[in-house]
Amino acid sequence: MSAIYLVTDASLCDQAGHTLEFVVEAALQAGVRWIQLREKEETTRNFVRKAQQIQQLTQAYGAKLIINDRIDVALAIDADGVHVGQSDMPYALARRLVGPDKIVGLSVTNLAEWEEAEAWDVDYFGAGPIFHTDTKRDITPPMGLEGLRHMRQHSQHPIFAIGGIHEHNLDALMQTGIAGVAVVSAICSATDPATAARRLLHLTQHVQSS
Ligand SMILES: Cc1ncc(COP(=O)(O)OP(=O)(O)O)c(N)n1
Ligand SMILES: Cc1ncsc1CCOP(=O)(O)O
Ligand SMILES: [Mg+2]
Repeated sequence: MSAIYLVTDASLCDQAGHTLEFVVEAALQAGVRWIQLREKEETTRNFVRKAQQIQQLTQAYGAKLIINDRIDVALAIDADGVHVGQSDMPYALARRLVGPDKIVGLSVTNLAEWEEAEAWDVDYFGAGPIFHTDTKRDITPPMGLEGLRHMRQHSQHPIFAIGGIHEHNLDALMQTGIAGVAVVSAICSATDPATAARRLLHLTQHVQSS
């Protein structure tokens, strides 16, 4: 499974002159196999419609479609899973709602949150922000590489790092042995999202973990 996880931001795509569908398909063509649809401003009706359109693409490429925050939308379209954070539906309730066969990802922003959740049956942790990012507004202080390394060494679960991740810092992150990295602006804001995704994927390969 690809180590790059695209988390979408429709307004960043728009600012770069792309539609959301174009960016998602470009990432899929490049080999990305994890897509999270993250819509903070859409009406429920539009979110569902968009999710169904994106699902046609993810299914065509054999990729996972994860819905951000909205368990109702994920259930309505039978998505592959949901991603919840510390201010969203509590993890145990999200799991109960979607059932054992769906993917549930949980954000952890510091080691205390990770310690609390480590014994839970999460499918993966989204750990971050690792570095500074302008993409998300309501953000906690960066966890940094050391926090990520500690988590990786003591966690039984796959970890996707997120926050401020671009070509120049990807190698150091992958060397910690994490499952992969989740990116927003590195692909959504790229002039050529397919090339950006291909370069990121290339950098995740042949990394020696420490
Ligand atoms: C893979 C991944 N990791 C972390 C997040 C952040 O989730 P959350 O803290 O709930 O913030 P929002 O994305 O909902 O603003 C994520 N979405 N994906
Ligand atoms: C959704 C989210 N959660 C923690 S940081 C972040 C935004 C990451 O965006 P970028 O990859 O552009 O830094
Ligand atoms: Mg959330």
